Amino acid sequence: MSSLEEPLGLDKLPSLSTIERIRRFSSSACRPSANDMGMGNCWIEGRGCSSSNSCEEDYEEYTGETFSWKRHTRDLSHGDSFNRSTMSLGRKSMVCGTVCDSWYFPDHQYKSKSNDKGLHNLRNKFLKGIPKFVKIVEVGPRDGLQNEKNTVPTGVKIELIRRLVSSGLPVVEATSFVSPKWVPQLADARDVMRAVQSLEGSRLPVLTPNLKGFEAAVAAGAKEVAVFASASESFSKSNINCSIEESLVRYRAVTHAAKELGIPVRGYVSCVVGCPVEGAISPSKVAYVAKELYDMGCFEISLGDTIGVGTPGTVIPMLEVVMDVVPVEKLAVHFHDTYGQSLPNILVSLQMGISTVDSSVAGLGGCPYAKGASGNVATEDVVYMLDGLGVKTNVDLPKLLSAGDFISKHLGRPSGSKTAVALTRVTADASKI
Ligand SMILES: CC(C)(COP(=O)([O-])OP(=O)([O-])OC[C@H]1O[C@@H](n2cnc3c(N)ncnc32)[C@H](O)[C@@H]1OP(=O)([O-])[O-])[C@@H](O)C(=O)NCCC(=O)NCCSC(=O)C[C@@](C)(O)CC(=O)[O-]
Repeated sequence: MSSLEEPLGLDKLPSLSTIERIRRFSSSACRPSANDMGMGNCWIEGRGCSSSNSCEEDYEEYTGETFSWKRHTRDLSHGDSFNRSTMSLGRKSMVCGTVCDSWYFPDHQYKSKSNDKGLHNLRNKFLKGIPKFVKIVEVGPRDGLQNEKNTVPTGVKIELIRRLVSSGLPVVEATSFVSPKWVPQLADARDVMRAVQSLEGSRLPVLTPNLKGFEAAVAAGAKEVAVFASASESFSKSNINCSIEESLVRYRAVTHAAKELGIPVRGYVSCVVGCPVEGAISPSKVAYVAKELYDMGCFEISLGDTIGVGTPGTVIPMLEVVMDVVPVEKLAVHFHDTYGQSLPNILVSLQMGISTVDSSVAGLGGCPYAKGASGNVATEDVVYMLDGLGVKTNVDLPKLLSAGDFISKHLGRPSGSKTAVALTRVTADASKI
């Protein structure tokens, strides 16, 4: 049994047909909302939140709800396998009653709330401080694709971005205006940006390593950019061919130019836990670079574990030191999943008050200048975990899965998201019925 199946209890349900299993996970979209049930309130969106972004006081309310990822009847237009299988399930569900009721099987719903008072108190204790809303910054089209050996056609990149935007992701990093000699995969940045600039619903930042990149990005229609420094001297040299201090001088020029045009600049710090050349990186180096970027005007600082070596044991002390110099609400975390530590690292980051998480659809990713760096944490897995915690993201998981399916098929390999693999298996089983 895979650990992914465990919380869903699939293996413990020998008498349950697959279609019934699917219904157990059915969505807030298809099951009656609290409004439909005459409660005058709806799940998450309608709850009475306090002004803080902490779940503490609302936790009971969240976890009392059924797990809600699947919106079987939505967005069936793309014709990919994920939506085809959910569509056939949707038809079968009709025989059970009305569209909504057919998905609502009180006996078979997964509930994350335990009635055990002791357990409930423990949950409040350990998940105290988790934000109510997490902003996911999707980096798949940029960080995800930059390392791909074979050139991904511009049209595929554009379609991927379009699908990601339509899944409700608030930020989709579209591409990089870097030297095509250094990152040939993103040599079509101008064409990609021009094609997506008018998409509505998501912010579409792009990476800019210098003024040349910034100017090209703005000319192509970018309305938000990101600069990327490193906490490791060696990585700075290999990634952007300059020292940390030289990079900060360049980024001051970029943030200055951006300010004149009213363009927001995000700042990345890479190698926040370890560097492929230097090994462990001290938190004080990370804090130094993060503060420099913040002071020069970056509205948000994303802390990147570029080679994915961090564990909660190294991430917590790093965050503690950085939080002393940059306000926690201005920080984001960016984990690569080399050692499978991304989700625990994200969880502790949330517990420490961070509410912005970078991730990449289908777990795409890796840095061409960081040997051994694997894919980013998969967005689908992050959304699944946050959904389970009752944390709002506004992301429509089926649409996100469809975007992941689209790009994985194009790349000719299975998705790097465990959630996508598990759910595709469930829907494939069901379609055989
Ligand atoms: C920074 C440079 C440009 C320095 O590259 P360089 O070779 O030192 O720069 P240069 O000024 O000598 O220029 C060399 C050539 O590049 C051109 N050039 C110069 N700038 C640009 C530009 N913006 N756009 C297009 N072309 C550019 C420039 O015009 C010239 O062209 P030539 O005269 O030879 O024909 C190069 O090293 C570079 O592009 N590096 C980017 C590498 C990269 O994208 N790495 C992946 C980023 S991922 C990351 O950093 C981690 C992150 C953010 O994901 C977080 C995490 O995972 O932890």
